[in-house]
Amino acid sequence: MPSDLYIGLMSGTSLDGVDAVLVDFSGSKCLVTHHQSAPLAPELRAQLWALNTPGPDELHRSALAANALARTYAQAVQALLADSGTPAQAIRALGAHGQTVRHRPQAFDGTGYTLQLNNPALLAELTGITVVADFRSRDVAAGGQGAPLVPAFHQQVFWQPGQSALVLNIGGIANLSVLGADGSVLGFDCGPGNALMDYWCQQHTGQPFDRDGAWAASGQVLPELLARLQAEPFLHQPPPKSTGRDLFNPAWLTAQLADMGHAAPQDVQATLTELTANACASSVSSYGNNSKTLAICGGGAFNRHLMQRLQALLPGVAVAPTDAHGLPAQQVEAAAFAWLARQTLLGAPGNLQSVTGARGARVLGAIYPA
Ligand SMILES: Nc1ncnc2c1ncn2[C@@H]1O[C@H](COP(=O)(O)OP(=O)(O)OP(=O)(O)O)[C@@H](O)[C@H]1O
Ligand SMILES: CC(=O)N[C@H]1[C@@H]2OC[C@@H](O2)[C@@H](O)[C@@H]1O[C@H](C)C(=O)O
Repeated sequence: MPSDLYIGLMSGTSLDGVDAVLVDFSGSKCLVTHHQSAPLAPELRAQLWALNTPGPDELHRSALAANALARTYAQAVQALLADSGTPAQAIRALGAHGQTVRHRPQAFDGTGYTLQLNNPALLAELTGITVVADFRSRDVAAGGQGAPLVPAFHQQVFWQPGQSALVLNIGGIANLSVLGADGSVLGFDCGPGNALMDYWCQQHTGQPFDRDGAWAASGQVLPELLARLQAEPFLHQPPPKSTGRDLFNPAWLTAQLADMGHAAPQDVQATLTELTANACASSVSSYGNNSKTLAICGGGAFNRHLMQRLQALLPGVAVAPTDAHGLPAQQVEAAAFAWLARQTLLGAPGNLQSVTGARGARVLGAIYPA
């Protein structure tokens, strides 16, 4: 059977780097054959981080950051092609997510917007490969949240007829997919994933993230702070819902910590980890359909302390990385954007009305031919 190759490119809300995967869809299931992780250059990371909040000369800065991101994507693609010995002409398309710097579906004017910085035209020029980009806008235009988009892919990869399953992505933000035994799919953002923990860790230890959750594990959860954090209305809203750094950002955390008195930094880290674990666990308890398996993907799967807390909060549910279900935790999101690009070229929908709340199924994305 001829190969059916796509590349997925994901740079998520953690702002840690780009995951690039080469995916072959010619078999009955999608097969990730190669994976590259490329860190974001520190200057680009700083630019993107700054662009998450309003500031001067945003249009100019956004355009330059989009160019730099497209170059980073192109380098990851070249590395993937070299590593796999695949010529560019063999790739049907790149699915390039871009970098979310604002996510305000339905805000302000009843339509709202979601903005993923990207330069797909430059990426097509640099690689000679067709690029599919801007996956979220059409769903937002159709009244949806524009996120999460991965639940449809989760169903393709992790669902078996007659069996219910849960897939939890813990990136900067955490999102849950509930795959019903009958083929139904629910999905929504649970709340913060690693974003707040990463920020606090960087501020107090100089490290970009709390490796294995060891620092959090050395602290004590502060019940008063946890209660305050958990009072955030987003956490109690019913789906469909999505969020991002627009809400769970340093200013939000600083406001919650105001007038708390002195708290030891490691205790705050323990509390932020518990916030993430509780947001995920309560989402599973409320909407998880009594499913007994919870597959975890995203970088949070590597946070041992967080995984232990999640398992403790969900007795009776088997919590394990998606690796145990056939796709490594760090590859799932990038593979989803390869799949979404394929859906676009096939003229098939990428969104699920039951997840995003859009008025209907839509073909997502914009195509930049090679
Ligand atoms: N060994 C580890 N220990 C603890 N945390 C880790 C480890 N490895 C990765 N992480 C966490 O995972 C994060 C990266 O996760 P991931 O790549 O899934 O995020 P993302 O793609 O940016 O997120 P999103 O799903 O929000 O788009 C890091 O910022 C860090 O917080
Ligand atoms: C607007 C945006 O970029 N949302 C991301 C973010 O990161 C995790 C969570 O919030 C999820 O809703 C989404 O990403 C995944 C890939 C999604 O669309 O399914």
